[in-house]
Amino acid sequence: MALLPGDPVPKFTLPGTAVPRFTFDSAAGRYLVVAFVRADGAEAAADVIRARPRTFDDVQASAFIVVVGEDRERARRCDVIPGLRFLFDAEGEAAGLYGAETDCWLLIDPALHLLAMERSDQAERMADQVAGLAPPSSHGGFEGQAPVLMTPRIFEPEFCKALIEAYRRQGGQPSGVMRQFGEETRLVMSPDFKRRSDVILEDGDLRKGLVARLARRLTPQIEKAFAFAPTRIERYLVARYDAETGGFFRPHRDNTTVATRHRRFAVSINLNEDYDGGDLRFPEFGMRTYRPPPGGACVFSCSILHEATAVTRGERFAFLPFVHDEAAEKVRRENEGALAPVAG
Ligand SMILES: O=C(O)CCC(=O)C(=O)O
Ligand SMILES: [Fe+2]
Repeated sequence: MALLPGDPVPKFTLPGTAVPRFTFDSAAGRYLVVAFVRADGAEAAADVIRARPRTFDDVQASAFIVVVGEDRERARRCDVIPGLRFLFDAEGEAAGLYGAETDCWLLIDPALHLLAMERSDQAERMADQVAGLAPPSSHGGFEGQAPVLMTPRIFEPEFCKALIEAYRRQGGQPSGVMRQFGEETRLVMSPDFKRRSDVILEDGDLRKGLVARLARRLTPQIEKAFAFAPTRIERYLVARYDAETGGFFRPHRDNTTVATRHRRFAVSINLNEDYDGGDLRFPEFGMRTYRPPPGGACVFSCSILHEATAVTRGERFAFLPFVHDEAAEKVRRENEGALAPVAG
C-alpha cells in the first residue's frame, strides 16, 4: 500500500555511523527529512542538508540519509550533530517498508506522519520548505498536548517520605535499559541513554501500602481517563535521578521488546519537589513538560515516546510502576522466556 500524506510512517531500526541500532521513531518531536539514496548519491544528498545548518539543528528538523544497498564508503560517512545522520540499509529493509525507490525524499511531521514524498530533484525545495514550517510543538496549528493523565494526591506526604527512606536504606543501583537482541530481551547498561539509580522495594508493608493506594486512588482515574482497568502492577521501583550525574532518561517507549510487550500504562509518581529539571516530556505531542506534584501521578500509554529531562539541581525521587490487565498478563507469560537471565 502506497504511503500517502497524513499516514503514519513505518518504524525501523538501522545501524548508523556511531550506533549499531538507531531506532528511527525515537527521533520524533521535530520535522524529519529522510532521503533514501544509493551510496553514490549519499554525499550529494548530505550536501543539501549541510548547506542548511540553521534548519537542521535537531530542534526544528533532523535529516537522515539512508544509504540503501552496499556502501563501500560507509566507514568514511560523517554525521553532523546536530542535524544530519547517516543510516545504513544494506538489505533495503527500511526502503521496502516505505515503498521507496532509491531516489526518494520524505518529509515527516513531529508526530511521525508523512507530509510529503519527492524525488531528489525536489530535495532543495523540500529542505528550504522545512525552515518555514510552524515550530514543531504547534505543527498541527495548535499547541501540542500529550494524551496523559495528571492526577494529584495518590500518596500522602508521609508515605512519599517513607518510600524515600526505604530507597536510602536499601541503596540504589545504577539501572539499565531493555534491548532486543534477536529473540532475546536483555537488560543492558547505557549511561548515555539513561542515568538513574533504582531500588526494587523489598518491604512487604510498603508494597501493601502501594497496592492499596494505587487501587483506591489511581485505578479509578485510569478507568475514567482511558477506559482501561489495570489489575496488575509491575515493578515496585523507586528511582533517583540526581544533579551530580545530571540524571536523565532519553526518549523511549516502554513496550518495544518481546519481554516488555505486555506493558500497557506507565505511571510516574513524584515523591519530592526540591529539584530542578527532571520533568516528563512527550516529543510526539509537543515540547511542553509535565511534572506531577509530590504524591501525584502522570500516567501514559507505554507506546508513546517519552523522556525524563536531566535533573540540574538536587535529586528527584519517583515511584515508577507499569500497570496492565489480565489479557496483557497472558502476553507477559507467553513472552517471559525471552528475558535473558540477569548476570551476576
Ligand atoms: O522518570 C520518569 O518519570 C519516567 C521513567 C521512565 O520513563 C521509565 O522508567 O521507563
Ligand atoms: Fe519509560
